[in-house]
Amino acid sequence: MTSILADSSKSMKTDRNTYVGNRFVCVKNPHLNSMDEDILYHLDLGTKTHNLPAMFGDVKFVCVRGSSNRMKAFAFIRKELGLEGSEEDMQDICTGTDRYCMYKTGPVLSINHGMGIPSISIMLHELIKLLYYAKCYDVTIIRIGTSGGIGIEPGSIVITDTAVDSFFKPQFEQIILDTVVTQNTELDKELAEELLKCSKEVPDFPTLIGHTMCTYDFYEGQGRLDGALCSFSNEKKLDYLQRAYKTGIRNIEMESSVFAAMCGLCGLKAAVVCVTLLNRLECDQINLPREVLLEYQQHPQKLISIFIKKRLGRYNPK
Ligand SMILES: O=P(O)(O)O[C@@H]1C[C@H](O)[C@@H](CO)O1
Ligand SMILES: O=c1cc[nH]c(=O)[nH]1
Repeated sequence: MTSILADSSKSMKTDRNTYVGNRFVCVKNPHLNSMDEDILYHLDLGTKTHNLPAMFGDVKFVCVRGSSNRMKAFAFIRKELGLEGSEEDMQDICTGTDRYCMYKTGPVLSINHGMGIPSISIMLHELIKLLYYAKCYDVTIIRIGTSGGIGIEPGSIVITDTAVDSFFKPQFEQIILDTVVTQNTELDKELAEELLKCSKEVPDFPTLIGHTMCTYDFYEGQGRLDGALCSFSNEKKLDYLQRAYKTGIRNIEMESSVFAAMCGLCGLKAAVVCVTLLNRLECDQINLPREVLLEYQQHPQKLISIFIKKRLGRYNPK
């Protein structure tokens, strides 16, 4: 297998710089120009069947979340923004497919991405093309998620500065044909700082900026001892997690690296904001009572709601 190694992050940086000053969402695929029609198969949308600029041209914020139910819960942003209609009125835009659900509330688009890198990657390819065909500009995209914390109090929010892989490297390795291509996984620093500032308005839970480790698996891949398979000791697990902590990693999840890489390459300002459900230095199982779990899942949502309202000039602190 050919390998384009970590140094290619330099060339990726060059790619990213191509978009400095260009406020439009970009795609990096010359083949799209010669296509008469583009069917966004997993979203059940298309360039001939739908007027994408009319449907999505005003989108300024995209919130992506794992599960469709949790994403529906974000519909509360409608009320927060003081827009017309009830939550029940919200129609799933992707009705013809059960892969992803999408809702739009004024300038806010919400879509779910399922679990793991392959699932979010498929969604992002089609979402980014959608934003491009819709001629969207100045778009901010945020992954609102859950994660396992390392050395921090459960319920805390981690705003990711850089996603790292299981070797603690700030990169995402994508296999393209038979080549390993390494992509940069830094997120927008200014956006992360802006979100941290917004967190001062919600002092009931700690919020910090840190590195996020993105893995391909929830169990052995995150150093858990409680999967169907486990090939290492508790000592090895703790040694690994403590080394991760020392490098600045504060949480673990399963989507941030490809999210950072793809959004960075396509001119989207991106952030990853995840609540931590447990402290992995203390346990592996998520045994929170249902109501606490639901409450924790609202932490990043509250923060993002304040951020969007501030950006839109609609924030009135109570
Ligand atoms: O959808 P969320 O943000 O909760 O995603 C994290 C990462 C994995 O997809 C999933 C594992 O439980 O949680
Ligand atoms: O420990 C956790 C919790 C949520 N999501 C993860 O990927 N890991």
